[in-house]
Amino acid sequence: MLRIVNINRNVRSIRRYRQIITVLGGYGLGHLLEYLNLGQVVDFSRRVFNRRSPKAEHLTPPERLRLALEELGTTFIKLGQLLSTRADIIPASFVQELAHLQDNIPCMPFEEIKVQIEYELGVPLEQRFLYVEPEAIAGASIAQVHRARLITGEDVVVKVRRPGVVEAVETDIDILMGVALLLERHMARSDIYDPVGVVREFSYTIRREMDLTREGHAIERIRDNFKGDPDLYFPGVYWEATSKGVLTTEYVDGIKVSDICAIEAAGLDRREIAKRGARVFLKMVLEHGFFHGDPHPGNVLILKENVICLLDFGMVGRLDPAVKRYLTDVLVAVINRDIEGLAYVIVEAGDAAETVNMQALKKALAEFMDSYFEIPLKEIEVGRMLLEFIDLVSTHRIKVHPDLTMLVKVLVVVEGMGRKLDPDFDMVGHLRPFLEREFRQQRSPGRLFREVEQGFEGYLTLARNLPRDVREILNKVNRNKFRIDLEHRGLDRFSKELDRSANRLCLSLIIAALLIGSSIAMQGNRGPMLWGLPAFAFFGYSCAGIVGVWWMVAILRSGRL
Ligand SMILES: Nc1ncnc2c1ncn2[C@@H]1O[C@H](COP(=O)(O)OP(=O)(O)OP(=O)(O)O)[C@@H](O)[C@H]1O
Repeated sequence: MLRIVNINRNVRSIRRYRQIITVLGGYGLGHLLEYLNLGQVVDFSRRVFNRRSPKAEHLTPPERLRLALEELGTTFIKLGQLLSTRADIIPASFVQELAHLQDNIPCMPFEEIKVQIEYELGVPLEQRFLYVEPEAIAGASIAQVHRARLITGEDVVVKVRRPGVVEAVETDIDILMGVALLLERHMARSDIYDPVGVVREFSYTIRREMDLTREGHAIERIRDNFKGDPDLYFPGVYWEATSKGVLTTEYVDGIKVSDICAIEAAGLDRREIAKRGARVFLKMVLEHGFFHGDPHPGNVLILKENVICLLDFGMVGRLDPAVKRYLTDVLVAVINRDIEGLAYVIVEAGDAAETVNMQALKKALAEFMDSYFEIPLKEIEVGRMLLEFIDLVSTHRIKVHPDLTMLVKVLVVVEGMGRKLDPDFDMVGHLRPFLEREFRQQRSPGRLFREVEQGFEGYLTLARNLPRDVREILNKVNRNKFRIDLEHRGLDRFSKELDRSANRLCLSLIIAALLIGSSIAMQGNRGPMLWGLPAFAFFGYSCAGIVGVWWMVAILRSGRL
């Protein structure tokens, strides 16, 4: 049974590989291949890759990539969306283009959706719903959304995972991991780009996004974080009509934040909404460290009295305290135009691939700061500035935490909405109280005391365990069981050379053994004779001669004397 499943999966993978190569080829993405330094690896498909189709003729490489990803469907659209948050690993022109990726996958017919809902909930549709509207109100790559009414009378929306999407995504993840491993082997600077890490992060995110119960839990977690806050509203989750493939939430009737005319017509206050939006978002990030990862205008509704309702928690971001601290320190240093402080923060917290050239880094930071010096603080677009900053840091081979890159993309979207609502929107002004509080907290005697206490606890644990650890090591040494695993970085490159030397040594020893053995046999003058010589000695000398001559010829030919 397992074998049949594997065979099916392999057949699916092969078909999908062909499809991917054809689609990328159709968009003439041979340039991408060159860029990734993969030319020699996929030589067999090079011709296909470089065949430029008329539809790609007038497009730029980023446009071609976006269209190819859209054509390849769910996984690649989601991968593109993830890459559009990774200004640290792909060029800015690609980041901008991929931000426009759209999942215009046609909605599934209602018959299939009905079967899927019944399969997921394990009961006929009528046992949970009075009706589900056959026409979807929205459709994206993973799921589509229908309005419905529960048998208890509540108006709801039902988000249904597309049938077959999990299997298709799993096949694509296998393929992507294969490509990432190839890239890791053949791409220059793979330590910075970390393709395997990117695919791992991506598969983790998309698998979570496909599990709709997680989305239900995320709504409830963020609602709990904002308990008692009158500025926000969250749709309720109906767990009895929810499973991994179906999410049922309360229907919320509001105005999309992008619909400025409707907001004004309803007598709502645009500036107040922008102010509340900034506060809510910064609170999620800088206080809770758990934030909505996809707040595009379609997912933000405005209700009566300027209350904001957030929808779609499929993608959430997390910011652990260390990254939060890094972000605060960077922002404080930038706002205070403190180049020394900024360089220190980067090197201290950044994951530098090799020794950082401080001189060059400081020069680049000074130029970066200069470009913002003229701009009044209230006009600075913090998200774009951070994008530039990430680009700068990555150029100096310092890794940036992926959480931070996602946050920056969200920040750009939130700022964009803020400016659309309020032309005088001042993100730095909104940030200031949060940064001051965070900065104070980080340096508060309580926090410092806790850190000292934690450090002290670490030393205590070390001191407590030291005698036992030392005893264990000594025991192993006494029993000759002490082993040290050394990793010889780069030695594998020389392993062929080592093998060859070892073979030569063995061959020399064999020839020497044959010569010595034959000489001894010669002295003995015993056993069968051949042309007046002991046959064993004759045989030994002949073998040594043939092997020796063959070996000499081989060495001379290889030119490695
Ligand atoms: N509880 C709700 N009340 C009212 N409308 C809703 C609700 N949930 C979703 N919608 C509408 O359906 C749209 C799609 O829902 P959602 O964003 O959750 O799905 P999605 O598949 O993740 O789509 P996308 O990836 O485009 O955001 C929303 O943008 C919104 O217009």
